[in-house]
Amino acid sequence: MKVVLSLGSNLGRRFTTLQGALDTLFDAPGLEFVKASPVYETDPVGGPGGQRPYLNAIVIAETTLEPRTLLERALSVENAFGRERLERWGPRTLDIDLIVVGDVVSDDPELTLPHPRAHERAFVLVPWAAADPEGELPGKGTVAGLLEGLDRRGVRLREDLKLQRPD
Ligand SMILES: Nc1ncnc2c1ncn2[C@@H]1O[C@H](COP(=O)(O)OP(=O)(O)OP(=O)(O)O)[C@@H](O)[C@H]1O
Ligand SMILES: Nc1nc2c(c(=O)[nH]1)N=C(CO)CN2
Repeated sequence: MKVVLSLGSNLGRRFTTLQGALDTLFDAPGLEFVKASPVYETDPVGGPGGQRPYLNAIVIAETTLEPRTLLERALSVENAFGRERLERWGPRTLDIDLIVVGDVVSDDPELTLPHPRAHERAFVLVPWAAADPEGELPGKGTVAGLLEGLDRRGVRLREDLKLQRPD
């Protein structure tokens, strides 16, 4: 199954954290790296004011794992990179969201698929469109189509930062 993951960081050494998270995510069997998007600097959406901008990227992978197992891996990588859950949408060293897992549809609050806010988030759709121009959000449409209606001003390409294929 194809998997689309969103990585974000707005605390600490943001780019080092994203690259470390990428390496750690793919450090166990069952998840094969396909592609990482460019890195974008993005204005924080939601949460308390005065937060630093995020670095965001999208990662595309193939998996044989169950969605739950993937979520557990994502949460454990967040914890390994010092994620603390203090307030909703508050600043974080690392955020990993499962955007799409194959054609799985779930409204379980523990794991909602596709991610319930992905279709309205330019910080997800802009990098995703760059990595996969044919991308689709099941039930919502193509990434390119969803982007048409969105304000992308808060999402800026960081040409100086490039994620390396996980080692
Ligand atoms: N598609 C999903 N990807 C990641 N976590 C999910 C998903 N659907 C539900 N969750 C649940 O959301 C919980 C809270 O996640 P988190 O604190 O990272 O939310 P958030 O990233 O702050 O906000 P948002 O959900 O708007 O991205 C996780 O523990 C997880 O169980
Ligand atoms: N710019 C930006 N804003 C956010 C982000 C994020 O990754 N980037 N993640 C959030 C919760 O998942 C809430 N707000």
